[in-house]
Amino acid sequence: MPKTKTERVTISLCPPVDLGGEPGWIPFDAPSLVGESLRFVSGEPDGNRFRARYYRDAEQHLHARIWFGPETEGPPGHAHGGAVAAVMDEALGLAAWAAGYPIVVGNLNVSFRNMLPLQKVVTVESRVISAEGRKVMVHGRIFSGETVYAEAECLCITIPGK
Ligand SMILES: CCCCCCCCCCCCCCCC(=O)SCCNC(=O)CCNC(=O)[C@H](O)C(C)(C)COP(=O)(O)OP(=O)(O)OC[C@H]1O[C@@H](n2cnc3c(N)ncnc32)[C@H](O)[C@@H]1OP(=O)(O)O
Repeated sequence: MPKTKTERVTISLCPPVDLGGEPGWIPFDAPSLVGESLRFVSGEPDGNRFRARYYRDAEQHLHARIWFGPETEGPPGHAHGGAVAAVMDEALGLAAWAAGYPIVVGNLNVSFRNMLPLQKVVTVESRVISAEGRKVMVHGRIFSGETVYAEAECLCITIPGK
């Protein structure tokens, strides 16, 4: 019977990054609102995929500081479009929850405006634009300084009984 060899894989973690917010932003505790299920984007705060921290401003709008790590790579040295969409899905869906709407995302339309370099901290800003019946529209963008990396329109649908 062949012997199995145990391979030891060493994963080196990228150094810590500064995900601090702007003056006046209050840290937002997403798990206390929606539970611990948001692991895809937010689940490994020290990992090499995404690092994310959420905040609310004085007007209660949700913001996020997001670091796209090497494991989000798509085009060489830049974030995969799906990684950008995943961040939009989570952040804009969460913005609706934070505004009091228990939703899932029904439709997400992402425009990729500029290639997003890996290992860069960027900001997501969001606005709940409208709420009619079960439909809640949230807009958002990912940017750093003057550069907009992506914009999104997110149609959220409230879940009955939540
Ligand atoms: C059990 C879960 C507990 C969760 C508790 C914790 C959650 C914690 C979340 C944390 C924050 C979120 C962050 C992650 C956000 C995601 O990633 S959610 C995951 C991705 N999304 C999904 O998997 C959703 C899958 N889709 C569905 O479940 C169902 O299609 C929906 C969206 C609930 C709608 O189904 P439905 O309840 O049967 O409602 P339906 O009658 O089809 O539609 C209602 C209305 O919305 C419109 N509509 C529905 N979908 C669309 C669409 N795609 N385009 C245009 N209009 C649409 C309909 O036309 C209809 O309009 P009216 O006729 O009323 O004018």
